[in-house]
Amino acid sequence: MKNDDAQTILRNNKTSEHEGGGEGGGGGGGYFGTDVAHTLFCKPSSFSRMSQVNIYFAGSIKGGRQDVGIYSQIIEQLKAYGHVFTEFVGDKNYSGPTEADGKKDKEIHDTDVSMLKKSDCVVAEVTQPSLGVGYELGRAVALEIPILCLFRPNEGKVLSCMIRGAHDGSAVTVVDYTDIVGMHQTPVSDGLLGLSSAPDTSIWRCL
Ligand SMILES: O=c1[nH]c(=O)n([C@H]2C[C@H](O)[C@@H](COP(=O)(O)O)O2)cc1CO
Repeated sequence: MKNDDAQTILRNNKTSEHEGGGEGGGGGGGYFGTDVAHTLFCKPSSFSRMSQVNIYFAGSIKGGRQDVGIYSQIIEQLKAYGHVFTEFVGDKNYSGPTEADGKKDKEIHDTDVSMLKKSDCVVAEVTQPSLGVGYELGRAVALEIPILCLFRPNEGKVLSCMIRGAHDGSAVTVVDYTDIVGMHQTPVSDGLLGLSSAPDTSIWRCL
């Protein structure tokens, strides 16, 4: 798996479905489909034609930084479509507040919650379990912010029932994927982020 490719898409993803078929289903296998785009970017009419989309990316920090390279690549993709509040989550040199930066836990919490409240969607890489990410997802659900969770089953981990079980293909979408490959703005990433390849349309158009 090449995780160092700067221009990436998620490959071989499959929308999560519980054994026996989850309610609402997840838009079938293959690549990210219009269901995901709809989930993320086609909230009722208030969502149409916004000038800037704010994206909250969530990924493990204190829970373990082994996937930071993947976070960074996902963030790079997301930046093509809007403002990512939490770019530092993909910074390999960041592992939490230090005495030197003087940031207190409360300040971090309050700032993050404030950014979350201003977010139009949340994208979380959930392969590496993290209490903070779980907390952010719970807050986002309460705030009715659409959520996309990305999980890599081939890492030998099992996703929490509270995340996979939250998948409804609407407010919360859980997608299993295998790896990230080097391409940019393909139908896959377009599907993920609702970006139409047609030049005269914007990402806010429902697919
Ligand atoms: O320093 C931090 N800054 C910060 O914004 N967070 C937020 C963003 C991440 O999506 C999430 C990670 O949580 P955790 O550290 O429990 O793995 O919490 C978490 C920490 C460290 O707990």
